[in-house]
Amino acid sequence: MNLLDYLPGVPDFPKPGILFRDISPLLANPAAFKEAITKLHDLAQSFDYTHILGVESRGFIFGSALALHANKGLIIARKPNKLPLASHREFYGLEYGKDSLEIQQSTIPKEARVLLMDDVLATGGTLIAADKLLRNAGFTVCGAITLLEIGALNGSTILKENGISNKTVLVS
Ligand SMILES: O=P(O)(O)OC[C@H]1O[C@H](OP(=O)(O)OP(=O)(O)O)[C@H](O)[C@@H]1O
Ligand SMILES: Nc1ncnc2[nH]cnc12
Repeated sequence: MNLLDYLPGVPDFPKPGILFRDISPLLANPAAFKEAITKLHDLAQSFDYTHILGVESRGFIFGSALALHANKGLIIARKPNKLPLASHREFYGLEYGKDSLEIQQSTIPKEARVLLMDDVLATGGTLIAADKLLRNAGFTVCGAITLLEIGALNGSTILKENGISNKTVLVS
């Protein structure tokens, strides 16, 4: 099965010039979704982690499925003003805009060894912000895994330059 067949590119969404990879067909196909989680689990096994950090919102879908599959805890990084006990916020740019993420330090176990997880790696802005959030709050980050890297944007190299060890299932 070629998982890229289930991640079709939609031109000019959400802005002109962006080829947006839509995860909806993959999620709607149980065999494709299962294969995606199995492959993410294979990548995750090379990291010594206790918790997965899922980034709102698509990172929640894959992060929660992987956490259950791998028997790990799930931590969430949310878009602003969603977490009742938010303690840290980080602003960042991504392929098609700007945003910020928050975590709540008090509800994350102090000894957590966190593996960052997201569906798409484009510029790397989102995962770098997630990494900063956790490190600024005193947590250990093991690395990052993603389902799909947009190769032309060199996100993997940018993550490495920021000290984040990254593995991805697919590159397009
Ligand atoms: O590598 P980057 O350039 O940072 O881009 C990757 C991010 O962009 C998408 O999230 P988006 O902010 O669109 O939110 P969503 O998950 O709610 O759709 C995607 O799910 C990643 O989180
Ligand atoms: N090209 C893209 N497709 C889907 N999600 C994205 N997030 C950032 N860039 C993206």
